[in-house]
Amino acid sequence: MLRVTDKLLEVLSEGLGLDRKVLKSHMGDGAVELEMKINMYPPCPQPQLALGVEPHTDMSALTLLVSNDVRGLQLWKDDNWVAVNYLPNAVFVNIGDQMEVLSNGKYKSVLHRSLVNKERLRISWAVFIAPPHEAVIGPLPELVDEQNPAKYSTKTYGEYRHRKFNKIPQ
Ligand SMILES: O=C(O)CCC(=O)C(=O)O
Ligand SMILES: [Fe+2]
Repeated sequence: MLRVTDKLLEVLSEGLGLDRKVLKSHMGDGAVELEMKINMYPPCPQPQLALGVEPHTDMSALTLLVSNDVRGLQLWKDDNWVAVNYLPNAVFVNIGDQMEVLSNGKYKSVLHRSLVNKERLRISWAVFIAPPHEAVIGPLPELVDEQNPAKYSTKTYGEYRHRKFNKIPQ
């Protein structure tokens, strides 16, 4: 997971036109945190009346997601919920809130939700890749100038989490 994370951060830095090491260095360098959450969605007799996970964006910078072969994840794209296909042996990569902030909005934190299934149990394993709580996260200085003002405030990741959990505006 750490090797994949390093590679993704390098590619995403290059995508911003920056040196490969920039995103990692702003995420605490070697201190980047990986947090795993296992979601279990038992079969539901009336799946149209329930959601597995409410629509949300992840607080992390990136989320790596693996699931069993039951579909359920949906992304909000072009004003519609779009189902994510199950792909064997694939890891899904979601952009999270910290990446949107660091990139000053060039990468968008994806709104997503999960549905439940009438017949089958669904399990997903999410690994949230996040800066340490004390890391100060804001738009990368390399991306901000007079023509491109900062679109997000700068604060520690711990402060961001506190605000998001308590529904305080960022
Ligand atoms: O189960 C899924 O596919 C998504 C779960 C999720 O969005 C989350 O745990 O943050
Ligand atoms: Fe999520």
